[in-house]
Amino acid sequence: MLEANGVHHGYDDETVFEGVSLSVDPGEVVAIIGPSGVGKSTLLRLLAVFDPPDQGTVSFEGTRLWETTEQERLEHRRRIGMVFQEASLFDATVRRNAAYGVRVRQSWVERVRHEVASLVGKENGTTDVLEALETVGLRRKIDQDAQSLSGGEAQRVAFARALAYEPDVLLLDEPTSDLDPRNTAVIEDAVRQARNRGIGVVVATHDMHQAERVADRVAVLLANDIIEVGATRTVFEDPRDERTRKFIDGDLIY
Ligand SMILES: Nc1ncnc2c1ncn2[C@@H]1O[C@H](COP(=O)(O)OP(=O)(O)OP(=O)(O)O)[C@@H](O)[C@H]1O
Repeated sequence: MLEANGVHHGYDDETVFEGVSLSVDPGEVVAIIGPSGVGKSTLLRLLAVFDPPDQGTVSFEGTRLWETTEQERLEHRRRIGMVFQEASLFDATVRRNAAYGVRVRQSWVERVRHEVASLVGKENGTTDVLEALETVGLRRKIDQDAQSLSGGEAQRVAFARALAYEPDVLLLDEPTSDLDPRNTAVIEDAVRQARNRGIGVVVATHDMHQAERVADRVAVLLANDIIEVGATRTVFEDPRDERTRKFIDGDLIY
């Protein structure tokens, strides 16, 4: 569904990766693992259509996104949700924060209708928003000010926002890097639920155990390239590339 093909990318004179290819299909979770600074976030930004690759293509259902009109690119971009490493919530209730993505996706007519309904108290949030908050276990906090949430809760609201948006593809950049085991488990469970609803998920993580727990396929990004991509079990138990084994065993100095 979403695919990077032979992409090169760098900043100024520094090459981050060359000739990298990665795809995600509906209802699968793909993990990108690799050491810090190797380019996991950069690859996600290319898949999110934030930045064009220096070379190569990024396609959504076969359409090469940087060869279309800006309008067409925006339409495709709207079907992709992204959760960044740090939750960026604004000063409003949990409900309004979680609903933000839905508003972005709606037409202005739908937006006005929902705004009016919520102002006259006839609506506590769309079903999507309620469901998304339920999925991350925060429905009971719907009226709490987002600024008063704990870090873990804030990250869960950011995740709910991405879910409520009903994306076809969800891109997650280190979604649990600062979270305790309980919050991590909630997010990982929400990832599985997203997959079960047919969403294609790409998660960048330096936590190999997380990749092992949630991913159907794993891509190993090392030294400017994806050196190996395959079924999670195969990559962890019988990797093709010796560097993958060393990386997984913690023996690769990078
Ligand atoms: N906007 C930018 N300008 C210049 N260099 C950048 C920029 N963004 C990233 N880089 C560099 O590109 C390289 C890859 O960074 P990136 O954030 O993609 O890695 P990462 O694998 O996601 O790292 P981490 O796991 O620490 O988040 C790094 O050397 C980084 O310093």
